[in-house]
Amino acid sequence: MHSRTVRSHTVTYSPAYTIVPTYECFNHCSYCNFRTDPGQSPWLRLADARSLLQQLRNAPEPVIEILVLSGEVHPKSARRQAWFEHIYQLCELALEQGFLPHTNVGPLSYEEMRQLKQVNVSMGLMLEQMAPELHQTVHQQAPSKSPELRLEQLRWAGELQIPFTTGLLLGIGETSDDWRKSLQTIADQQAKFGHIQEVILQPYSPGQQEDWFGSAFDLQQLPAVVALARAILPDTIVIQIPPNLIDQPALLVACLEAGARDLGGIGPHDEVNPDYPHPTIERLAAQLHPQGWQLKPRLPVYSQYQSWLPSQLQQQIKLIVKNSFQVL
Ligand SMILES: O=c1nc2n(C[C@H](O)[C@H](O)[C@H](O)CO)c3cc(O)ccc3cc-2c(=O)[nH]1
Ligand SMILES: C[C@H]1O[C@@H](n2cnc3c(N)ncnc32)[C@H](O)[C@@H]1O
Ligand code: MET
Ligand code: SF4
Repeated sequence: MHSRTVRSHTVTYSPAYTIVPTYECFNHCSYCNFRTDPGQSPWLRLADARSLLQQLRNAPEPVIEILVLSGEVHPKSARRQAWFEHIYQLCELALEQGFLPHTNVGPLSYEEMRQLKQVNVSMGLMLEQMAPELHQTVHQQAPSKSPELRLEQLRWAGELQIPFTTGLLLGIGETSDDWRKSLQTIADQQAKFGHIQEVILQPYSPGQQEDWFGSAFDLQQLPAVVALARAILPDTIVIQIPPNLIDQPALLVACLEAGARDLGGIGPHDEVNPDYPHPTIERLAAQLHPQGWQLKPRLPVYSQYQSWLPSQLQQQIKLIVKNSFQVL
C-alpha cells in the first residue's frame, strides 16, 4: 500500500467565555472599542453573572475559562475598592460554578494582585509596546499604558508566582525596533521569574466604537513578527495569535509555520474586538486539519505552573479535568 508521512502538529486554544465587570474606564486609548466614560456603564450585577454562568454550564460548546476583562477605575478613586471587590467576587462566583478564572483588568497594586491570585489560575496584562513615544499619540490620555507601570506588573506577577499572559499590540505607531525591544523586555522578565506562559501578538484591528479609526495592522507582516518573537523569546513561552483578527486561513497557517502554537480564548463573542466574531471550532479545525494542524483545547493554566496555585485551585483543576475528559 502506498504510504506517506503525514505531518501533524498541535495548536491549542482555551474554550472561554468573557465576562465584563464594567466597561467604564478612566483611560482613553484611541484604539479602544470597549470603554465608556466613568459612571456610564452599570456594573455587571452578581445575580446576573450567576445566572449567566449557570447557563454556560449547559452551553452546547463546553467552556472552561472565564476571562474577566474590565475597564478601569482610577487607583486613587474612592470607588476603586468597590471595583476591586466586585472583580474578586466575580472570580469567586466563576469558581463556584465550576470554571477557571483568568483576570485582565489593567494594572493592579501589589496587594490587589496578591489577593486576586487566590481566585485566578492565571492572570494577564498586555505590555502593548515599550515605546515611550506612544504617550504622545494613542496613549496620550491613558496613564495605565505607561511602559514602566506595565513592566512593574510583569515583575510583581513574577515575584508572586502568578502564571501570566502578556503581549504586544501591533500597528499603533511603533517601529519594528520597538517590537524587538518589547520582546526582549519580556524575555528578560522570563529569565528572572519564569512565570510567562504565553505572549499574544495582537494586530490592531479598527472597530465601530473607537475615536481613532487608524489603519489596521498589515496582516501580511504578522508571520515575520511571529518569527521575530520566536527568535527572541525563550522556548518556555508559547506564542498566541487571535484567529478572529486573521481573516485569511493561509495567513493563519503561515503564522503557525513561523512558530505560533496557540489561538487564545475562543468563545461566542470577542469583547475587545466586537466587530470580529470568532470562527467556530469546527470551522477552524476544518481549515487547519488539511494543512497538518490539529486543534486541541487547553486549560487557562499550563501544567508546569499548577504547583504555584493555592491548593483549593489545584483541587478545582483536578475536578474539572476529570469532568471534562471528553473535552480535554
Ligand atoms: O488569556 C488571555 N487572553 C487574552 N486575550 C485573548 C482572549 O482570550 C480571546 O481572544 C477573546 O478575546 C476571548 O473572548 C486578549 C484578546 C484581545 O483581543 C486583547 C487582549 C487580550 C488579553 C488576554 C489576556 O490577558 N489573557
Ligand atoms: C485588552 C487588550 O486589548 C487590546 N486591544 C484594545 N483595542 C484593540 C483593538 N482595536 N484591536 C486589537 N486589540 C485591541 C489591547 O492590547 C488591550 O491590552
Ligand atoms: N483595561 C485593560 C487594559 O487595557 C483590559 C481591558 S482593555 C479592553 O489593559
Ligand atoms: S484598552 Fe483598556 S485601558 Fe485602554 S481605554 Fe480600553 S478598557 Fe481602558
